[in-house]
Amino acid sequence: MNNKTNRKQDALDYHSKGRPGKIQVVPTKPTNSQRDLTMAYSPGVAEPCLRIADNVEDVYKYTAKGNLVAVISNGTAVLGLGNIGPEASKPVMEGKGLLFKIYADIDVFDLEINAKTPDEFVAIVKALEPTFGGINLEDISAPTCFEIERRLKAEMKIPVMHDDQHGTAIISGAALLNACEIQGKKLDKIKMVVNGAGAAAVSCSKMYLSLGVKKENLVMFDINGLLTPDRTDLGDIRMEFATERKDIKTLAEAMKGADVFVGLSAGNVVTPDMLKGMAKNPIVFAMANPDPEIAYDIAHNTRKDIIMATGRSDFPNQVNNVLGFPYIFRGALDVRATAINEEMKIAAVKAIAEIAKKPVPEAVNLAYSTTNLKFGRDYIIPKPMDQRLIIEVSTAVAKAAIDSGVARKVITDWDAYAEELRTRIGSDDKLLRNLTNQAKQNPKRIVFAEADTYKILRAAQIVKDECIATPILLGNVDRIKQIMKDNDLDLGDVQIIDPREGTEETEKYAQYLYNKRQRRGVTLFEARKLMIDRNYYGASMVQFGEADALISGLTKNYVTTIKPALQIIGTEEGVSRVAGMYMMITQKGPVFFGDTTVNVNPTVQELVDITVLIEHSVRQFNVTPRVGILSYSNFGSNDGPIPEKTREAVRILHEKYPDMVVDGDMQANFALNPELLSDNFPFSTLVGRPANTLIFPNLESGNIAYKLLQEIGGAEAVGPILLGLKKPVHVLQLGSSVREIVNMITIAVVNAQEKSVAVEPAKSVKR
Ligand SMILES: NC(=O)C1=CN([C@@H]2O[C@H](COP(=O)(O)OP(=O)(O)OC[C@H]3O[C@@H](n4cnc5c(N)ncnc54)[C@H](OP(=O)(O)O)[C@@H]3O)[C@@H](O)[C@H]2O)C=CC1
Ligand SMILES: CC(=O)C(=O)O
Ligand SMILES: [Mg+2]
Repeated sequence: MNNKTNRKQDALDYHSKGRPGKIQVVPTKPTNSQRDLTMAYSPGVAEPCLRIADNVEDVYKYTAKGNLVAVISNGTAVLGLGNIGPEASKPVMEGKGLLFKIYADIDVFDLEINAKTPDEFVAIVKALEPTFGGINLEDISAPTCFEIERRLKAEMKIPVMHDDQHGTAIISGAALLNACEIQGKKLDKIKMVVNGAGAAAVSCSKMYLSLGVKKENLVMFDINGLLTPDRTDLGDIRMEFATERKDIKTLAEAMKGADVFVGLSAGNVVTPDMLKGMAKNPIVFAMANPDPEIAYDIAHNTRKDIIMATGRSDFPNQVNNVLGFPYIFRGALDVRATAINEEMKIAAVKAIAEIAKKPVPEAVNLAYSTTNLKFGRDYIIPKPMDQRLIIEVSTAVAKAAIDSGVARKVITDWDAYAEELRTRIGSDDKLLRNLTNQAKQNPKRIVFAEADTYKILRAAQIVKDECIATPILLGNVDRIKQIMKDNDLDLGDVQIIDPREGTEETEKYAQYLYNKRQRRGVTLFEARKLMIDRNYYGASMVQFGEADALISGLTKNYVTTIKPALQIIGTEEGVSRVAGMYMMITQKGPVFFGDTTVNVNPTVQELVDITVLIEHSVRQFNVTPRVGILSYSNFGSNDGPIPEKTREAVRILHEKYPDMVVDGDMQANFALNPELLSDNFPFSTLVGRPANTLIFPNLESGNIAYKLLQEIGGAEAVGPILLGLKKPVHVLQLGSSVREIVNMITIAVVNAQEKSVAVEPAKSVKR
């Protein structure tokens, strides 16, 4: 099998393997008991029915209507595959449903209907109004689609949008604005050729005119050729785009000297020769799906000065309505808009265009396995996986709906709305965001021991750009500068120090180390030698206040990295050991895990010390700790070294720290499930709310638990946060990602800020 055949088979397998298709219906309420079912269905369900019967608006309160969109097609213009019928359109409609869900948390029923005439179609869709919060029409051929949409918009009170028309117009409008900016073209001067005169082409062209393109500069073709006033087969809507020009007949002639080509027709209808005839710095949007009017690579090989976009996800510049419809409907549903009007569409165009000009979040680079997405010829519009889209576009659409008077619900707290949008797509890393904001209020100097690696430099660039920290780089100066140059990084006048070269401070640091370790076998000669090691040098900088925190460990093992910090900085007053903690960002909020990095098999007293250290540190993140000390038993239900150790640690903690909310020995599910805990152990000090801090009885259980949660549970692990040192030093996990490093730097900055402001630990009582 060649590659193409392979891909076709893969696509068929993707759809047929396991449960056929791509979607399913998932209950959102508990259905575990008889009681649940009496509420979900008869008799309980009668109550919301009666409320809605009394007040029809209550349908939004008691049912899924407000978040439910119908994706409806009759299969007459499915992608560029033509009139293949409603059944054959179902994979596309299920796909649209999937995209609505993953990008904007909108639930979709896809409806493929046998309705060819506008009358049939309109009658069916109108009758569905009670069920849905919005109607997304899809892949209905022109000109029928125009009449269907016009009538439904006029006759329904929920938003109706034909995605191929307006979704495509919005995203390609945004792309056109940016492409013209990059190519130095003015919208009111560009000469444009549009191939296709169907649903998408007509609507996109109307959008371009409203953005400034001149009608006399736009020519349009359908399958029969150029649209001209003498044609009798066009109808009113297409006739609007008939040209008076007499000098052209064919597509090739029209392309000569054109600045922009827009294809919304069929695959492979444009030739390299046609591109060669276009003006300097041409813009080509070949948007037919699945095959563009001209293949991406061919276009690129033909013209080096081109901006080339297609509707496909496997090339740069995917101009596809997926960037629009999820967020447009999200905004419209959230203000219960009665329509999607011009104001809302223009707001979406501008929001999408603006996102592309801002620095690209690392998560997006990572999602697309690239390091340097930057506004330019290969990045004219945001990528579909960019989570800024939901925030920026839905907010812009919702605001425009309110301002233009079509909203039935008004949003006033836009910060809270942005928060709600983030939660919807599962990026509710609120704690992390708060920490970032806290870090920005008083950025600290962070010294990086491994600055000669791309990931550290990229993270340093991010924290510098976002004003989270001032980086100090340790390593070979030439090498660091070369990596920055190769990767287009610009850290301005960043301080770069090579400890191997020796500095004015080296002798001071060596003397200090010698004084501290001379009775532990370190000679002055050795101390001087150790100072060429970047971990020793970095820890000394922190000790002497020449940096506020040290970050290391990306390329070395934990012990090698932590040793210099322990020798030079040492542990906090009254703290006998260090411990490591992870902040796990889960769907249910942050949970702190410890000790996950340092103490292999702590004794009872060590477990007590670790708990006190972690409890104290959780407070520093403005979280009130509720600590579960974990075991495989619950409150004495099992014997064995681990239950006994954890039980004894809890006894000591209860006695010595009566204010600390801590309990155990307990299994993880009891610590995290308040109902389970109160039903079975109502005496526990943790009853009421779940634990947010979990102490593990040994290193293996802690390490295994956090990695499982990360890999299977989809939690983000922030850490390991090293606790117990006098000054902040943080040791990265071997091979951490840029995002993980940035998170760690943020924690280090907050940590450095906190070191100057003592946080009250849980009070101990004297025995
Ligand atoms: N990237 C994106 O986001 C989107 C891409 N599209 C793509 O755009 C294309 C059109 O979709 P849509 O408007 O919904 O469909 P329609 O059926 O409404 O329109 C298709 C149009 O293309 C014309 N056409 C077909 N073949 C040719 C050809 N060889 N030369 C010139 N014109 C031709 C048809 O002409 P005639 O009227 O004479 O039949 C018709 O005007 C599809 O490939 C679709 O996948 C659509 C929406 C979004
Ligand atoms: C993307 C889309 O909607 C289409 O090609 O029809
Ligand atoms: Mg479509």
